[in-house]
Amino acid sequence: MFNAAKRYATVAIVDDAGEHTYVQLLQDARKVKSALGDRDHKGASIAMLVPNGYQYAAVQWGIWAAGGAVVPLSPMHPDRELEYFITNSEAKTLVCHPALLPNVQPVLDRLQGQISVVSTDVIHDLPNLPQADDLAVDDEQGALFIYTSGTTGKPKGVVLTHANIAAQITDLEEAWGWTPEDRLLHVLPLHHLHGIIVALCTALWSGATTEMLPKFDKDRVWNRIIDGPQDAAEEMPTERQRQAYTAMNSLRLTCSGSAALPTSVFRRWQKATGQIMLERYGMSEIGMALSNDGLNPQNRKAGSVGKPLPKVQVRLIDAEGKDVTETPGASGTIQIKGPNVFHAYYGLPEKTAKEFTSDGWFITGDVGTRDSDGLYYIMGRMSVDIIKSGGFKLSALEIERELLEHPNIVDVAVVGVPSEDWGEVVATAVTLKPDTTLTIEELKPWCYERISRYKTPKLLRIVDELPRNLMGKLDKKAVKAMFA
Ligand SMILES: Nc1ncnc2c1ncn2[C@@H]1O[C@H](COP(=O)(O)OP(=O)(O)OP(=O)(O)O)[C@@H](O)[C@H]1O
Repeated sequence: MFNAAKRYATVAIVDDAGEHTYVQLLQDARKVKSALGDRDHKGASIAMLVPNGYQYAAVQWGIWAAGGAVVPLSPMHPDRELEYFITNSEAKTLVCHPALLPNVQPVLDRLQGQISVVSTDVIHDLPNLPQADDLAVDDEQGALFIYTSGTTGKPKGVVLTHANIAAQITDLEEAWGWTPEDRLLHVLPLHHLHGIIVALCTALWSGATTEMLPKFDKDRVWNRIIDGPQDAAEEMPTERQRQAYTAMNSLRLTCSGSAALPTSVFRRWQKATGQIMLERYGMSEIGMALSNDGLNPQNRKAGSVGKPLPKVQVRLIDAEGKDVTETPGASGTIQIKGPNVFHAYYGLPEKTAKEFTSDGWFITGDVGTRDSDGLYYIMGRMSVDIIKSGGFKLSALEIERELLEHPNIVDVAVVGVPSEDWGEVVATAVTLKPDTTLTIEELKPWCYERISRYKTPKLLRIVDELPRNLMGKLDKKAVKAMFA
């Protein structure tokens, strides 16, 4: 990372405070390293709570330069969760922005002196140091903790090494064609894989410029894209839709991931922006594994997550343990091998071992299929999205995709509910457009024209809001509970 940065004398990050060059970023990383005591932290966990912006990158690099593994905390986390991440990762040091200190103060009080705090003020308080280019990392050392969303259990600390991160980044650099000419608009949370690695770190590695907004703000994003960097208008009146189309159409790449991209959204996006959205598949443990064509948009296919990235091996294993990767349409659990695959769940050697096959493949827990063109499709998580009904194995994601085409439905979750006759029956919870209604008697015939009868929901709940976690992912356990 540092070696890549040394090549660029350009702007690395633009945030509300202004422009920051790569040279300054290396200088400021050096200051954070020195504030951490300049001793070698050698893989020790160091937590950071810093808002989205330039200082985030400077602190991340400072911790790496000090030999530490970054435990990124988010201003979105309530203090009990901050405490869980700090204690679970055994972090003894926290780098904190003064404005966010109140978020973590109750935790510091409870931990009573077990954790020392370094303020991000060191970045402007300390003078530039003469030798700022002596930064290096050990490839095989733990670099980053990513806590899983906890949708399938208590969050686990996925530890990625510098080598894992480098493999993930260089794959994306090649497959999506990153260059120093790229300019990334960054609006994602910075405690998850996409925001940290796929977006920020890949951009920095490639010498691109990253514009960071403090958080996702729909109006600010549209204004920025339509008006360019200088001018940010207050409102987007409807007549700007044409301008929006033109501006969005000039972006080099728009991509979607972390959950299934509904076909209806794929189509609406293309209509509104002219962009063919790239959908990719990955997870904390492996980075990105499957991606639609990063260079030729015409090859991207709605509903598919594309093909393996250059360094990633993917296979599909069916219920009998047979490799069905080469059998078009056959479904199997997705298994992954490659230098991108994580090191361990922190402090959980047995859990880590259980997630790998005896021949070293990581078992993702997701089920997928592959077509005769080699494109992969995600059916969902084995634990919650694969519904076993009347001898069929159904994909909740496929049914959700169809239901989202219904004119009254805004948001949808499909789950399997235990049934004596069928094993499980398909049940769906939906939110509706204002002033519309829907009954199961109306939904069924609508479905029969589009999907098989056995995929058609037998149970329907109308709700005001679907249960989602901090990352906006559906909490399927809570959806299931609605039908208990
Ligand atoms: N394009 C996609 N289509 C469908 N599902 C996707 C896609 N991309 C990612 N996913 C889902 O997201 C999961 C990865 O999410 P992440 O690593 O952020 O945490 P999590 O798996 O939600 O957390 P936990 O392990 O605690 O449940 C994948 O295993 C897959 O189920």
